[in-house]
Amino acid sequence: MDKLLVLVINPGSTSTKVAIFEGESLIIQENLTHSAEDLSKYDHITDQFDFRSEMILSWYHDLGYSLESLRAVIGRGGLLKPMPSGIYEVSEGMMEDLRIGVQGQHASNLGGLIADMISRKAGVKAYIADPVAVDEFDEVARISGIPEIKRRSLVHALNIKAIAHRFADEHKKSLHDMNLIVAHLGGGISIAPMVKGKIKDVNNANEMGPFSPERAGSLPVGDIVKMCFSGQYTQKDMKTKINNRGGLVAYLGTNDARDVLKMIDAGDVRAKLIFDAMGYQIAKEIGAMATVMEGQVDAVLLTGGVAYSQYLTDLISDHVKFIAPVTVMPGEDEMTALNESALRVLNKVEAAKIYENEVN
Ligand SMILES: Nc1ncnc2c1ncn2[C@@H]1O[C@H](COP(=O)(O)OP(=O)(O)O)[C@@H](O)[C@H]1O
Ligand SMILES: CCCC(=O)OP(=O)(O)O
Repeated sequence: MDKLLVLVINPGSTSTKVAIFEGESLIIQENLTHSAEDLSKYDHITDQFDFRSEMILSWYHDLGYSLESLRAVIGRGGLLKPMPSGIYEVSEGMMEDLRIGVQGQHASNLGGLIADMISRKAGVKAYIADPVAVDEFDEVARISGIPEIKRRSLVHALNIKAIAHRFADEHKKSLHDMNLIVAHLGGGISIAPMVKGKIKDVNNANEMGPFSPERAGSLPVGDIVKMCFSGQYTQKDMKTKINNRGGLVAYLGTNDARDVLKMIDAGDVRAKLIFDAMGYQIAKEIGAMATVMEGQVDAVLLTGGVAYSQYLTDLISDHVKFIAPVTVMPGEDEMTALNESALRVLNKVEAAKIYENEVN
């Protein structure tokens, strides 16, 4: 059987996006959604391995495809050790770090693990590209204010790089000649100053910056210390409050920005205040990142699912357009970006990096 297809796997907090490509053409893409109830059965992300793998394999087989048709499998990379941007072969050392979650637990840790399992069945190689652990920080960006704690580069690198490349191509410019601020507005929010193609700083969607549909963002630390030692909450409770049940969902009971927009349309004043506050915090973070490039910003790009809301993008734009022109590029290019990465390796345009050679 001809090996023609690339299978792309992108596990997120509430769904696993899957796609099959033949060359550059998308054959089919699907969002396999997981209810909060289904996922609540699992203590750790890696415990979801069988559940998500079985869903992907049944989806693939139900479409009538055979694993023998695959040329490669590529997954979204996870919270690995800080590493350079690029395409990586899934290796034993990488899988060990994904299982441990060396920089934390996140659904994307399953991308490389599931890609590896399916690739072995298909007798081909597995890859990841531009994982959330991509680290291009200047040293000055790592200092936190407490020597025991470092600021870390955890970022929606895959979509941010893909969107920035698309913007540069559309303007017939090289990304290496541009200074951009890219704001990925999804379930988590990353606001990244991209200086000549490199992500020099970022808020870290899981711990700092604006609050988002399901993350708390930066918090007054004194109050957090009090809550941690109040005896009312376990460590797991606090992590859940900050990472999965913070932001819009904490105030309004939904992490779906579309529901919040409906509440606002229905005249809900509190929903408007909270949504406006999210926009205000996003704009403030964009302003802060403009200082990284001393105000020499060519464009501000707004991307991710929440950027479909013109109400929000107008609000942000009104606050930041004095910095640079704002372009809205809603949604994400992650599945296409992953497929293009696999093709670059398969077509020998680029060699896949080896994780163990690139990290400390
Ligand atoms: N048309 C829309 N208008 C406003 N928000 C939207 C729209 N479509 C999706 N969203 C919101 O985008 C968020 C998810 O964004 P996405 O980029 O898919 O997330 P992630 O970065 O977590 O993969 C959700 O809060 C969802 O409600
Ligand atoms: C640290 C960035 C990864 C992230 O937050 O991804 P999701 O928005 O897909 O959960």
